[in-house]
Amino acid sequence: MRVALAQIASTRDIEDNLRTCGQLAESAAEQGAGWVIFPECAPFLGPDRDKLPIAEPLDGPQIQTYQTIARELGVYLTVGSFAETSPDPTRTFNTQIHLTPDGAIAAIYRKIHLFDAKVDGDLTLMESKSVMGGRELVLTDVLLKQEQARVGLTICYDLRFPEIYRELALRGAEMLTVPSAFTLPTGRAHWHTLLRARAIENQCFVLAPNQWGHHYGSRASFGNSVIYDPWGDCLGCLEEGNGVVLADLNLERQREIRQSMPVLTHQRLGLRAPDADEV
Ligand SMILES: O=C(O)CNC(=O)[C@H](CS)NC(=O)CCC(=O)C(=O)O
Repeated sequence: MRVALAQIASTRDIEDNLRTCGQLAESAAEQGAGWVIFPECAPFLGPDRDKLPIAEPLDGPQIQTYQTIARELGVYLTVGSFAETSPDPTRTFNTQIHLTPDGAIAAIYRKIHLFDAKVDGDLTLMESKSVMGGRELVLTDVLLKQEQARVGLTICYDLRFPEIYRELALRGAEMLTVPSAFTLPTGRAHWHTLLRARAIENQCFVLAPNQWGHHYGSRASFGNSVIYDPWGDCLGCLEEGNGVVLADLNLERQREIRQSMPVLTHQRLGLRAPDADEV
């Protein structure tokens, strides 16, 4: 199946971001992609204090726009994340939405791990102040040209927590989405290594569209939207600029890899310290 990652540099201008998303989705569909995945915060990327006022429920105008794009182009469309209103009036959810080609919402994943970290000298991000963490792992399906794949959904900083990827793989995931707004300094240091490890250890396709360029203040993202296959090979990467990364995902090759080296069945959990007389 042919998939596309869309790389953008989102700002506080929702209308402009949505227009760019529409153009990139159109370009991906013209090139034969049946599934287009956008980065974290595709419709809006701004400072914490600006998030709450633009937060919307699932049936708000932002998601409606993506539903229209999916329907018009007849593609699966994954909105990496948007600011969803939460039960806490002081915080939003950071929510990924998976849409089917008829525009229906097939899956909703709320980011679990929140990025509270000092990035470098002048940039500290405290995501938990403005975002309420999710508590559920979410899987969904893509069916393209009679090929079906099970997909596990994650977001950005989740990438640093391998246990949820293993859990998704054990629950049947063959592909993992990691839409991100990975920062420039941490991206340079860790992005490709972590993604490639998640792909190899779980024998999954890893689909990771990232924000790139400058957003506001000193906030910049690493770009390098990339697709790794279950062997760890890079199927396509866009270092910078708005654009799409296309790849044909070979599910048959994945089955061969999993058959010849069945790591997911070799896992040994619950090991105990040996008894004294066994040593
Ligand atoms: O805050 C927003 O508006 C949108 N959310 C994000 O951009 C999130 C939380 S600040 N970014 C990350 O998780 C980057 C993780 C990262 O860069 C790393 O793990 O190194």
